[in-house]
Amino acid sequence: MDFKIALIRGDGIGPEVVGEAVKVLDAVGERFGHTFTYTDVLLGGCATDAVGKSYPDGTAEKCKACDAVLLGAVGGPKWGSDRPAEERPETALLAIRRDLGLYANLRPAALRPAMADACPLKKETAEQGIDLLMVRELTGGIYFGQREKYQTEDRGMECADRMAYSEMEIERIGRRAFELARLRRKKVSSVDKANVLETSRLWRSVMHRLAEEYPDVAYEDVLVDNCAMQLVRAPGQFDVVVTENMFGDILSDEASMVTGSIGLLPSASIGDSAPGLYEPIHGSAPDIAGQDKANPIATILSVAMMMRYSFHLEAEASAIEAAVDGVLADGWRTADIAEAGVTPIGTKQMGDLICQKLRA
Ligand SMILES: NC(=O)C1=CN([C@@H]2O[C@H](COP(=O)(O)OP(=O)(O)OC[C@H]3O[C@@H](n4cnc5c(N)ncnc54)[C@H](O)[C@@H]3O)[C@@H](O)[C@H]2O)C=CC1
Ligand SMILES: CC(C)CC(=O)C(=O)O
Ligand SMILES: [Mg+2]
Repeated sequence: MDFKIALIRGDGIGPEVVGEAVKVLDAVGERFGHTFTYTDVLLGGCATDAVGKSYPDGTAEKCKACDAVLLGAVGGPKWGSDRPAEERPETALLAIRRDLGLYANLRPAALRPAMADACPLKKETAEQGIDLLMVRELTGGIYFGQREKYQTEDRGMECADRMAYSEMEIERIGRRAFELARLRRKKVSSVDKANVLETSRLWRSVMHRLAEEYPDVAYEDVLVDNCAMQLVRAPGQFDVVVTENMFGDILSDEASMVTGSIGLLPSASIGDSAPGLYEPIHGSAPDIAGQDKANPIATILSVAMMMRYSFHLEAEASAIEAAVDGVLADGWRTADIAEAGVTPIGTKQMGDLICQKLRA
């Protein structure tokens, strides 16, 4: 089959990790008889440098002309918060998510078989296994609310960020979570701050209504601060964790470290229509950019999610995951996951080894 993929390489390590993911796509194409054709789409700090704004006109249309989007990462100190909003990479990232209607961000955090030793938790905790799916609401909440900045008479500058959620927004992400739980271990943990926030009280009431529609799925409410603690104490208790935008952003970075490294965790952002967008959960890692040090596995596993969720190619998705697990089982490690005494390999070698496994 033929598939068109938009590539948003982005900034920092983005182009490096996307480069390795493209090699993997080509290897999958060879092995399974598919043709992937690529359209480069400029977005982020690199777009600001090239055309003066981080989200050039026509970006969403270019993506919509493709079957799926692969994104590396955007951002960096060069395009910091002193820049006007239209020049900041993060503005573009939020805009593309909004314009493609990508309200559901699936962030699986699993302790891969060969990575048990990389789990920083107690041995007994790691032995219980970690395999959770964070379902993060992606186009609402505080990241999309009105921003205010004004001078007060007696307290200096004051800023406000509005957090709003509608029943519709909560219901559609909640439904996704329950449907996904039915395909897994049939448990949903809904994370909120209903003891304080009005948005969370609405969130909780909608989730309770949905829980009645899915009696076969176990349901619990978890306050976000407790969830942060439970992720370190006993992450094996979680199956599907559904939460709002900012809580999911923060908790998924935390979950990544529990399973080894942020360099390992992929994500899929999907809406009600194509294309889906696939990206690692990490950012542009300016501290290691351009040094062949970035772990490309998060982006490569995002390609596996693309196969599964956008193209319904389960064998191809599983083959990528098996190749990653095979390379890790052989003991190869990039710097972020190398234990003391292990010589790390670079971004490109990790990509090459995964392609070799795929072709074997
Ligand atoms: N989706 C996106 O494009 C995202 C963009 N960002 C942006 O990225 C920039 C940097 O943000 P940070 O807070 O530093 O977060 P970050 O995720 O880029 O980096 C945090 C730490 O993790 C390490 N790291 C990240 N990815 C790695 C990989 N693949 N392999 C090995 N180590 C890795 C970095 O070296 C750094 O020490 C900011 O401008 C931020 O806004 C942040 C998160 C997501
Ligand atoms: C601009 C931020 C919301 C990006 C981020 O940290 C993420 O999506 O994980
Ligand atoms: Mg984040």
